[in-house]
Amino acid sequence: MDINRLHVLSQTPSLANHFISELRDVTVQKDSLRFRRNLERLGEVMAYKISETLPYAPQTIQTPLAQTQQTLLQEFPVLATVLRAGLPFHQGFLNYFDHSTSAFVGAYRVEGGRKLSVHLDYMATPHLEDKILILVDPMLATGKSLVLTYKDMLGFGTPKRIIIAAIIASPEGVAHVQEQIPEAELWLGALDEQLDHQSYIVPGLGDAGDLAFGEKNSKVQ
Ligand SMILES: O=P(O)(O)OC[C@H]1O[C@H](OP(=O)(O)OP(=O)(O)O)[C@H](O)[C@@H]1O
Ligand SMILES: O=c1cc[nH]c(=O)[nH]1
Ligand SMILES: [Mg+2]
Repeated sequence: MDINRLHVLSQTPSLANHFISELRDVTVQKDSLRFRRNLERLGEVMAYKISETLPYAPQTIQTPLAQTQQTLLQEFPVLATVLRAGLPFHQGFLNYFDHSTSAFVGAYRVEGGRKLSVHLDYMATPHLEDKILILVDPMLATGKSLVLTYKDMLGFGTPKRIIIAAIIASPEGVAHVQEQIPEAELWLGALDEQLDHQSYIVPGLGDAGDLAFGEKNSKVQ
């Protein structure tokens, strides 16, 4: 993949690093309201950074006093996210891309250590043909959730541009996405060291879905 397709926010010192540090910090992350709000704040920061790369065109605006030319987004991207942990991050994107439509996907990782599999069981999406698609999920671990999600979404049309936004990624996950979706542009908060034997990102932050919404119980049979 072209290096210009990989952007890592933490490589440029900014407030984003504070939000990421709070997500990681084992004491601060116990405050689930703050955890969700930090996911959302990073969604807002990333939406703004990505907005600088989208196409704009001049438009005439009528103020109460006169007409003025403004340079405005030509089109709003479709925002897609993976449940559950994606929800607060997605909200941050939607706060800024307020005219966007949204897609939601239900996907979950099934225990299997380094060979885990991902099950996808719900999808609601607008048409994607010729759209700019931003796929947002805070964690890019093995990359299987995002790759499976994107491949399934192609059944609803082929986007003209695909941007993947994640807050914390592993090198293995990035490599999997680059191999399976070479056309994707990747925006990351931080690129971490590795995956552990259960395919959690190290140093990472733990389980983003559980920290945001509480621990999952196994299904009652
Ligand atoms: O790159 P991968 O190895 O596929 O892992 C990443 C996935 O893990 C998390 O979801 P999880 O399956 O924990 O579900 P949850 O959000 O409901 O907790 C996260 O939100 C991603 O969707
Ligand atoms: O480290 C990880 C990997 C997948 N999902 C998470 O929430 N955390
Ligand atoms: Mg989880």
